[in-house]
Amino acid sequence: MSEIILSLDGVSKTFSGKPAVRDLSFTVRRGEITGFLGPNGAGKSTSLRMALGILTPDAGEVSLFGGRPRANALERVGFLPEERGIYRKMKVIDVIIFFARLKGVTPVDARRRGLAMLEEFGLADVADSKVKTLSKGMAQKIQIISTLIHDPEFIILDEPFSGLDPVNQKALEQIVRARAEAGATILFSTHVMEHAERLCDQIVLVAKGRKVFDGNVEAALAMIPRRVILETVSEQDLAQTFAPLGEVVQEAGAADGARRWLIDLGPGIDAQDVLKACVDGNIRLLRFEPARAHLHDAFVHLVETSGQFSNETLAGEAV
Ligand SMILES: Nc1ncnc2c1ncn2[C@@H]1O[C@H](COP(=O)(O)OP(=O)(O)OP(=O)(O)O)[C@@H](O)[C@H]1O
Repeated sequence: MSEIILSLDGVSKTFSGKPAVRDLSFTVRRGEITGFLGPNGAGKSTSLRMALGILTPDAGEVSLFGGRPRANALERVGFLPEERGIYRKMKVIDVIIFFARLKGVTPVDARRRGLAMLEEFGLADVADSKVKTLSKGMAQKIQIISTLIHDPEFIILDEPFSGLDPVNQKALEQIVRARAEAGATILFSTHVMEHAERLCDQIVLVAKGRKVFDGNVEAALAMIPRRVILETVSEQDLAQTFAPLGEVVQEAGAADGARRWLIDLGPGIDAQDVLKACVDGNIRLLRFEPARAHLHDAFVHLVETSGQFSNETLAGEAV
């Protein structure tokens, strides 16, 4: 097992009597990419601030590199806060050099690395522009460069994808992956599941300040019922036939003279059992499709079954 870089153990934080984080425990291991997921207001930013010692927990323990999060530990971290803000009147390259100098990089190295990273991010031509002339997405990329400029061994990014267009989101995914391959440990928060599904070794899901899942993407997907989509060449009601296999829903949209069924498979049932039931029952099929589960579905399922949200809340919040 690789070294634990960060651990939160029973951490809680309340603001004006309102709990933001409740009894939260999780660990981040060296070299892994961990996604910290949850709907708006779930307590992600508060937890990340406590991980870095910016906020002090009301209860519980935080350990960063094996000790309390002190200033010397923070030199080894690159943190992108959720509140974006860089000095608007400065030149882009000077902002980057400024942040690099704060983390102990020499002026010569800071300039060299800054120019190289601007190139990598497709921003070489704005090196001498004032920050205030940049678009929001470009400014965010400058902030990401400033976070990574000292080549930190632990990178913590709070909602790094928000505010970026799809092309730049993809570019950032590649940058995150490349940093991880180069040996960095990465923890990022998001409420967009696709990024987590593509990137993460581990995910920690929180809702209303509490952890509702901790494990890898495969384990999260295994928590949701697998689904088979069927279209049958029959107007016959087959709900009873399929009932022993799981939860059956009939859906509109099938061609005339056909019916479409969604079967959320019960425990121990797999798609082959559904196919066998169709063959045994002499049911003619137009379509048979075991549906691929996505982390989004697991997220909705896990948060719903944690009993802390209504469907309406989630529909507006997830992805
Ligand atoms: N400094 C603060 N003072 C008072 N309440 C706060 C403070 N910071 C956070 N909160 C509250 O704590 C709860 C959790 O907020 P937090 O920003 O940690 O959630 P989040 O998961 O990062 O949400 P989002 O995805 O919307 O950024 C919210 O109800 C928020 O209003």
